[in-house]
Amino acid sequence: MNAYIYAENYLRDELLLADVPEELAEELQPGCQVLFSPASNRRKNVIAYILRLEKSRPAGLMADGTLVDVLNSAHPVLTTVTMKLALWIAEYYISRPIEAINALLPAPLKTTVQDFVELCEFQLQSGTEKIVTTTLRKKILRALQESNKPTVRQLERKLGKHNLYRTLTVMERGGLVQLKKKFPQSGPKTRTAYRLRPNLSDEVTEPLKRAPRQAEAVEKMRQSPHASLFAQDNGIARQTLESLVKKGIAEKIRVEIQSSFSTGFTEPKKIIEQLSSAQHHVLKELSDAFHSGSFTPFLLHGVTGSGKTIVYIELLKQVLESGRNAIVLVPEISLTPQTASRFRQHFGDDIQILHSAMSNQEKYDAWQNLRNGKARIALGARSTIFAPLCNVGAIIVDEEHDAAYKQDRTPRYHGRDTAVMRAKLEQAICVLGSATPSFESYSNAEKGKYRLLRLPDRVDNAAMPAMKLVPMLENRRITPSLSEVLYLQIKERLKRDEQVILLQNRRGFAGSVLCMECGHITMCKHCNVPMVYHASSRQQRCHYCGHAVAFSGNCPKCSSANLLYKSSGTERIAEELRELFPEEKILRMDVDTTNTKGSHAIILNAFHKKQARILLGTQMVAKGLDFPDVSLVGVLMADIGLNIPDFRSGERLFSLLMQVAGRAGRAAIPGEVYLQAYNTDNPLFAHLLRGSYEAFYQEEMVSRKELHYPPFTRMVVIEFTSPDETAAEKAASACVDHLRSYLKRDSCHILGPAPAGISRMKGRFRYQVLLKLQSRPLAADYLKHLQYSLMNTWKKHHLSMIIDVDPQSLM
Ligand SMILES: Nc1ncnc2c1ncn2[C@@H]1O[C@H](COP(=O)(O)OP(=O)(O)OP(=O)(O)O)[C@@H](O)[C@H]1O
Ligand SMILES: [Zn+2]
Repeated sequence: MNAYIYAENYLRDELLLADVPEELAEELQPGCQVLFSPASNRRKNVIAYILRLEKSRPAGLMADGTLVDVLNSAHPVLTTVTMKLALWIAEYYISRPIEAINALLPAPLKTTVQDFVELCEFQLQSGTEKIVTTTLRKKILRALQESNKPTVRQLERKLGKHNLYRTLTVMERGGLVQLKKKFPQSGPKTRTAYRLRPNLSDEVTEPLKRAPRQAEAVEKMRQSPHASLFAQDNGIARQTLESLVKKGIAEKIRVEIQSSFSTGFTEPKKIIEQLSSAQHHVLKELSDAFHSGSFTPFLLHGVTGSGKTIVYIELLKQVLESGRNAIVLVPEISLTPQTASRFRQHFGDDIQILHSAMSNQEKYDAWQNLRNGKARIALGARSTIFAPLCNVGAIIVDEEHDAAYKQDRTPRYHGRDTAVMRAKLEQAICVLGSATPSFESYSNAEKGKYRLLRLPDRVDNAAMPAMKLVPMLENRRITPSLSEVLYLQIKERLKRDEQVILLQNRRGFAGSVLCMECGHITMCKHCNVPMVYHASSRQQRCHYCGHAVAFSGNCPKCSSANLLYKSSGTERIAEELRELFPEEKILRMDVDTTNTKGSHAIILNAFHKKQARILLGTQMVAKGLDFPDVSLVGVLMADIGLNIPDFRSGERLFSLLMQVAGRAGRAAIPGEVYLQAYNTDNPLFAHLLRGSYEAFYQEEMVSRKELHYPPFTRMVVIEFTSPDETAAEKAASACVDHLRSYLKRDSCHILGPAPAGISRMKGRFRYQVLLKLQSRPLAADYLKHLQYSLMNTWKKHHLSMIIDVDPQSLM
């Protein structure tokens, strides 16, 4: 038998061919995680993954090594679909297949150090002779009886034998031992439970007739599938159970509990009596497509507060009912605890929430839960798209426009696009939902690639919030950050005991220069993106094309020296608010106040319980929050963000403002939004005030087309970094030369090399080459080849070349 595999730590990119020893052959399937012993270094085993198995080997082909063992109890860690998905990622995002596979699997699955062997408590006595047939198996059994729960490595050392996994797997299947991963930091969590003592006679329980609660508890324990009860569950008080222990009827035991993630945010379950007719219509379309059983991608464009979540939930109920499984992606769990908790309320243990703050043990348990079908919905951030579920029938991408879906290290996959691809492989439906769809998705819907569904109105007759623009140049200011108009509005809401959300857009301060007098921002005349200030050379530069102009320290339009190019934090604004409203508690939510576990939920809980009426924060306050008493949203510098040197800055800002505005007036109290801004005549605001996503989209698309930006082209950024600036620049130039001769001029624009927005990072100089491709004539193989050869040429200068396909940020 021969196996084609992708192996860890292997510089070569292509498939390796491995010999499979006979005794191993019957254990293996495609997708299995194995140990591979390379011919070049027999003593070193590396983890590898089987792509396919073949009986015979092509004539004249040498094997690259031998498979020596099989991990994860010989259960494939990659399904047919996730393996295909990995290969698609490697091809599309131009990375190595093993890198893609590694991105697919959670870290705890890729280490063997924590593999333990345990004797089973209840061994199937009769089968023992059939399984313990060899001296090795006898030795293992004896060793396990002597030392409890050794790691596989310890066992191997003790017996002086390598590669015991296969044998242990066979013994595990025979019910003799168990292979487990256990991570030290957080052992399995346990809870006290109560169970009936074994062999109770009726005489003991008879007198309980006079203690109805205790009798009820005994009955419930008898009926419980685990024959035990936790205190408080099923309405049984701890006291009742303790009395039973005293009487000798029940006993206390420790029970392992599933570690399930909680965001710490709780709200009472809201019963939604009936879907609106618009919600019904959308649900019907989705459900029909789902039942048709073929791949259908949807874009659900539903305004803020239109009730998208409950539509997802109703759809997933049908998916589970029909025996299929589902994946739900959210941009970031800690930022959207409300969404996660609503899904949890509906699906309980059927849903597995995945979160980056989980411990290794929790991650591993969660993965196994999904792998063996204990949980049937996976909900989490972008990597949840790789959940090891089989038979996925629906994939939902909530807030599909969010940039957090793009992975910022290799492989640089986009969670949303990967979701569409997985749905295709699964023959599932895929729902991309947003109040402000990404232009990529909206244009795909226009082209008919996605089916467009709309929820144009808020539920329960709630009105969309009224938007007002506050031109900062004409309005009296009461503090450096706050206009009198907005101040009066806040005061008014507090008087009515309503709530206020204030946003300071911090992502906007990305190195560009804004004039505080006239609002001017210097743009590149070639690329129409803001220029970035470089202090070292006192220049402003376009980091798309490299065009540079001198920076005088004064506004080129009105000569004012009152320029803003340093960050202006929420902390200072909070101080101003405290002076204006000394009686009020001000909640601040930004990176500084949310850097500890659970702190985010604490802030939101406080706001939810109305322990505070003003919530001030960065982008974080714009996402998904659903609080009925918020009647005012204020944005302190609404035009900050226009100056981000990125062709998507308009799209991003529009969506941010629309989203934050959408937090106001979601229930009975109508909402109002005040946007303080300098550049009030930017057309973006006119569209925003009319609440017209569509008009804004159409207008932006005109300039996208003219300047050959996505979605009209596909963009690829190639970044060169090195501690030696010349090396980075020269390698980038060499790359441009290569590409120019390789690519046809009319199919592609090549820009640069230019210094990156942040031209030096961690002691490395950064240069970028930007490709705008008409279609995608760029073969992954060609680019990978170029990558190896350039990195090799500049090896002494520690050059690295990073390829980013469909980049989301060009910093
Ligand atoms: N049919 C309905 N009847 C009454 N209330 C509803 C109905 N559908 C949804 N809601 C409620 O309306 C509110 C808004 O719904 P939801 O949070 O799902 O909006 P959304 O579309 O996700 O908005 P956003 O894009 O702003 O996050 C929620 O409080 C939800 O419980
Ligand atoms: Zn330029």
